[in-house]
Amino acid sequence: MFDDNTIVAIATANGIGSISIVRLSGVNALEIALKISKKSNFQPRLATLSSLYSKKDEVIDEALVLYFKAPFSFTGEDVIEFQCHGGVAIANMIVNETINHGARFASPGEFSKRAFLNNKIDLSKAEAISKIIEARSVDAVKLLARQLKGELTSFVNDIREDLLFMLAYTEVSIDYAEDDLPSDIFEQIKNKMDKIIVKLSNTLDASKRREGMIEGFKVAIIGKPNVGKSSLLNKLLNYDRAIISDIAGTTRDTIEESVKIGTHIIKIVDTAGIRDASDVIEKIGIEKSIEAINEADIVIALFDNSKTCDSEDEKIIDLISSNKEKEIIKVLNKSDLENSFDKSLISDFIELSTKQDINPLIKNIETILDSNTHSDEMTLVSKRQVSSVELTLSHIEQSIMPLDSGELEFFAHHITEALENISNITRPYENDQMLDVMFGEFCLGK
Ligand SMILES: Nc1nc2c(c(=O)[nH]1)N(C=O)[C@@H](CNc1ccc(C(=O)N[C@@H](CCC(=O)O)C(=O)O)cc1)CN2
Ligand SMILES: Nc1nc2c(ncn2[C@@H]2O[C@H](COP(=O)(O)OP(=O)(O)OP(=O)(O)O)[C@@H](O)[C@H]2O)c(=O)[nH]1
Ligand SMILES: [Mg+2]
Repeated sequence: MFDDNTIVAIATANGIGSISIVRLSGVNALEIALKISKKSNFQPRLATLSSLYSKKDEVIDEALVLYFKAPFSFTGEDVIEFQCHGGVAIANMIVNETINHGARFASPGEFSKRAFLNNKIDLSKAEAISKIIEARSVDAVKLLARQLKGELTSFVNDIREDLLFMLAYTEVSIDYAEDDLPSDIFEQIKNKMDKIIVKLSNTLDASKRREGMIEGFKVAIIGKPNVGKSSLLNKLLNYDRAIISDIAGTTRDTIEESVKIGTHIIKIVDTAGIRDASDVIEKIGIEKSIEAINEADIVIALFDNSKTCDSEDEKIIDLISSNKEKEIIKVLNKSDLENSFDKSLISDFIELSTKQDINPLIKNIETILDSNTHSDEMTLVSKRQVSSVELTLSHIEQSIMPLDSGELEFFAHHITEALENISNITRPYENDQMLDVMFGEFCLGK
């Protein structure tokens, strides 16, 4: 499973910058660096300015060389960093030189994978590293930095400890007579169990609410044709992105754009107006609108305040009132014109005009996003983590009945499963395949 080749990659972004870093990790890292630099030694953790040479003895660059001696490095192996002049040419020449001396290209995530296998980081930290690079908002970085520092690791360890306590109970109660056990052991277990269930459920809830934090929350604008959805999109973006016209059915496909609201980066989706259309293309557009609602964290339902509410508006009202999971913001647009919409049909709406000020709506969106993000609750940051917690919770719930009825083998079975599932977040028991999938998603050089 584990190969001990020395691996190499450019760790910095591909492009023009003042410095690039080439990272080398493995048993031959030092030897290769010494050959390229013609030095006799590097002192660990000291930056050494050094010329680097090609096999033909041509100077490649004047670079800083850093040596991290195993096991005190990011990967736990000998690591060399060449901090060279920027751009892609020099860094690639250095990479080629290390390959000439026996290194091989690292695959995406391979440095982090080695760090994991050498017990330098657990999976939750590896995931935080991979996501923090892609994070697009301050809030997302803050959340991931907490995970990088080990918050999720401790969360998992606490739960593991409780589950191990429960397993130990089943072991001793098989070996010892009931009288020898503490009289309140059953209550203790019940108590721990209740607490874990609350803890895991809260974490799942909080994580669902914050799902959009890393990739950006999605806000979908829906409504019947011609109510001003594209006008609202343009106004939120502050430029004319979508075509606007007084012809119903102008927008036929969904349009997605990013914009910053407060400290949040969100994706706004403008949709085709929802109505009973006969046109094939328009029908597809409408299906996509419904899909956009399903994928959104927040739905802005738009109505035309200058018209009376018709059956098409009622369809939208039905659609949103049957959806209890999403945050829905109801907006009566075109309020600059004479108001004709029957307001008793909807509650908690915002009246505005895309021709005027839409700040009340922006504030409303910001408040929802703030409440979804600002809190100290433990948050999971990947589908992998969420499904591990869901499975853990399910097994703990399934262990209650056998515990009550004294079927301790069944109880122990479910607790063991719960233990395995919660451990998947940090350090899985059997892991080969999962590790390949997970680290394969990393960017190169990590
Ligand atoms: N130049 C450079 N900057 C970088 C990194 C890097 O690898 N190189 N990092 C890469 O992600 C991040 C920093 N993370 C790191 C984590 C651990 C170790 C490390 O050498 N750990 C050793 C020694 C610890 C110590 O001396 O305190 C260890 O854990 O044993 C290095 C970087 C961000 N900045
Ligand atoms: N008076 C007034 N007109 C508006 C307002 N918002 C949009 N309009 C007009 O309403 C018409 C339709 O606007 P769009 O933004 O294209 O509407 P839409 O909901 O995207 O329409 P479809 O893409 O066809 O579903 C255009 O003529 C806009 O100028 C508003 O607040 N007040
Ligand atoms: Mg439109």
